[in-house]
Amino acid sequence: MTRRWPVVLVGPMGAGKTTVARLLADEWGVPARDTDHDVESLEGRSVADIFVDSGEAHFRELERQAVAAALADHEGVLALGGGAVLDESTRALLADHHVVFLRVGLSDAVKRVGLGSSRPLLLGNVRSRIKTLLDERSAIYESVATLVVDTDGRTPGDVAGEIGKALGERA
Ligand SMILES: Nc1ncnc2c1ncn2[C@@H]1O[C@H](COP(=O)(O)OP(=O)(O)OP(=O)(O)O)[C@@H](O)[C@H]1O
Ligand SMILES: O=C(O)C1=C[C@@H](O)[C@@H](O)[C@H](O)C1
Ligand SMILES: [Mg+2]
Repeated sequence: MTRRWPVVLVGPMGAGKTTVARLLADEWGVPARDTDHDVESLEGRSVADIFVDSGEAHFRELERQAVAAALADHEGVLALGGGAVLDESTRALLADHHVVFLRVGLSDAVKRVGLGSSRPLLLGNVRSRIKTLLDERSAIYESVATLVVDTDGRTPGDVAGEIGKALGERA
């Protein structure tokens, strides 16, 4: 049976998971949580620093644990890191939840993430890195989603509003 909480947001970098999670949580009067932030506070260092100092595989293990903990006890809206769905055990846990895939196309994603270096997987040519990640992952996001919401050309408020309408009575 689908659990009421947490309602989970997935999607690539720049989809707006962190931003929309906060808006939706405010709308519903519940807390928002973000697994990237959970990993950072547990470790006392940024995601970028974990990638550089300990490697992606170590980050993925920390992320897997953070996601499992949040899925077990967060009564609110949960934004996952963009790559969290790559883990098979995470995908299995998601089967019990409302999972919203925030879909974004290449050009809006590039505009939103900008050229900052806080996203380690985008170092180098941001556009080409995002294209590769979208090509590799779109089918995975779709496979775990119970609702898909297009975000291109829309404000975070519009996106949160659509999710609120779709899930308001079910969440
Ligand atoms: N629908 C939108 N329209 C325009 N800008 C947006 C939209 N959603 C988010 N943004 C902006 O895009 C940037 C990235 O958004 P956000 O950090 O929420 O993405 P994310 O999906 O959490 O990415 P990551 O996987 O890297 O954590 C932020 O500056 C945010 O304000
Ligand atoms: O898409 C990804 O693999 C990532 C997305 C971010 O949320 C962070 O979890 C990290 O930068 C990796
Ligand atoms: Mg985020």
